[in-house]
Amino acid sequence: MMHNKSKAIQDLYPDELAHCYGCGKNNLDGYQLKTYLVGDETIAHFLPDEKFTALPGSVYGGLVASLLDCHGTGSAAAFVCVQENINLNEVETIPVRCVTASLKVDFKAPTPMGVELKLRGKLQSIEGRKIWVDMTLSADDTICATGEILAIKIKD
Ligand SMILES: CCCCCCCC/C=C\CCCCCCCC(=O)SCCNC(=O)CCNC(=O)[C@H](O)C(C)(C)COP(=O)(O)OP(=O)(O)OC[C@H]1O[C@@H](n2cnc3c(N)ncnc32)[C@H](O)[C@@H]1OP(=O)(O)O
Repeated sequence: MMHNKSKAIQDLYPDELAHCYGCGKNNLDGYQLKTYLVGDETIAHFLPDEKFTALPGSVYGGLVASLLDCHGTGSAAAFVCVQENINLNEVETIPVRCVTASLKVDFKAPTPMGVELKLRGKLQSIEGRKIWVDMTLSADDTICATGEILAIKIKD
């Protein structure tokens, strides 16, 4: 799903850093999650393949966690750019790199198979190199999981 003309955060990672299984655009076997900055929040959509089944009809929790992981690091990088007045529509590659230090996932309801999942991210706070992002993962209008990530901005 496209959002305006803006590129996904992960499509702004330089080629040598675009191999992440969850979100690298150069990993053809991976999920290739795409996170978009929309206003003051981040959005991503993902339709899991049947092979990611937990119980019949529901999505495996490890996939839910990895979607939150990659949406979280992409969101963290985007929120740092906003704070540093970097316009993501005007750069070829994103000049901020974030990795996950900590990820908390709360599973609130079974995540249904066969429904496009929606991830949302909101900045909680930035303190030096530490960025906390709050997330939800929902199916239709049901929040199936919430997540909190602490991402660390990698030193230059
Ligand atoms: C896999 C590494 C890749 C490196 C490549 C970088 C380029 C990335 C570019 C594009 C991204 C594309 C890919 C997206 C990635 C998708 C998401 C993932 O799956 S990421 C993989 C899973 N994560 C890891 O493998 C991190 C392993 N951990 C580390 O490498 C280090 O621990 C790191 C970088 C997270 C922090 O190390 P420090 O040496 O830079 O910094 P310190 O001083 O230890 O921590 C900074 C602050 O954060 C706190 N902190 C660190 N870990 C914490 C934790 N678990 N809980 C609470 N606080 C923590 C510390 O207490 C410190 O706080 P105070 O500044 O003193 O206030």
